[in-house]
Amino acid sequence: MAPLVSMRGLAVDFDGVPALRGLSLDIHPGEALGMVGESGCGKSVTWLAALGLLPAKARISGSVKLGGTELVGAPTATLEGVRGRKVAMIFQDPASALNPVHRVGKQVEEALRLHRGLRGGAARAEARRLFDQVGIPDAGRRLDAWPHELSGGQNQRVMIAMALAGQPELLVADEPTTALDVTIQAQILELLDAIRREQNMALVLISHDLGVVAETCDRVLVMYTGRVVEQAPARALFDAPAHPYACGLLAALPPLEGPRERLVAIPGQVPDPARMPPGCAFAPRCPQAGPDCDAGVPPSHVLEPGRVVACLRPAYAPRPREYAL
Ligand SMILES: Nc1ncnc2c1ncn2[C@@H]1O[C@H](COP(=O)(O)OP(=O)(O)OP(=O)(O)O)[C@@H](O)[C@H]1O
Repeated sequence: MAPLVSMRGLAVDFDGVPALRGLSLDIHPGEALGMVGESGCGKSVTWLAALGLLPAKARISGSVKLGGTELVGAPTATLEGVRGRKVAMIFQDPASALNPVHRVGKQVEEALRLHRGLRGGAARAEARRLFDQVGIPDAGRRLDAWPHELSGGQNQRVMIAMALAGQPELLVADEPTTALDVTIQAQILELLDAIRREQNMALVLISHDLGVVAETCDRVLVMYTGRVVEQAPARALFDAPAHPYACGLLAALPPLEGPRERLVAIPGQVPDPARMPPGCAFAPRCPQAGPDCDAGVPPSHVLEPGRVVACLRPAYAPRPREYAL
């Protein structure tokens, strides 16, 4: 199956300071991909760069192909045809993404006009169908609500309805549940997962929380200082992370069951992107680092099928293959 998105060596810097250092990935139709990592590791910049939404001072190189169309350096008209129609994004804080002076239904109708040319009664009927689809109760009445009259979870559902208005092939959800309380978080993740399955829409879920992506995604990229340090199937990563940074993220999660244990924070700070260590960027915080880790950026290697790790001393080694005698 041809990938929907194919990125090769995508790199971004701002005033000479690198934010993303050569990201390569494929996303297939209907796939759920998670991107995790601490604040500033380049998760959002990846998609803002792909969609041409970064300020002019950003220097972008590499390639992002969407269904064969190159997006890096593409004319504005090409990018406008992609944004909202082929690729939609939702963000962390629905309250600031919605316009406070327009009723929520009107905002969805506007997205329908822009992306699908629907107007009047047809736009209203489709907005109502979308509200039903995203689980907003009493959809007909709620179309006339103002953003401040709805809860955070309901406003995030409105944002998802707006994102679905253009019938995208890929939805990028950037920390979609971070501003919501825990029970609502789970409902929004279930909703995104259900829509992905119903519509065979690909989903990229950006989060700093490995637990959130492990629940929802097939595959996970763990990012650190603008690079992918581990890429693995979600379950495998959760059961046995290989990169010491992924191990640290997992150890920082509260256990779901059993006695409450002390959470283990990753020591130290993410390095300043303008003053990166000479070798592995994680080495100064890594319990397994040795002198060789400072010699150069560790190359990515395949640990086992589907699992790629950029580390000289991964914590997890694949089981030896069993050979039939
Ligand atoms: N407009 C900008 N101007 C200058 N630097 C920027 C800009 N946008 C992002 N950056 C820098 O790019 C780097 C990556 O940022 P990005 O927002 O992608 O991180 P992130 O992993 O999504 O983190 P967060 O969860 O905080 O959004 C950071 O060092 C950030 O400071």
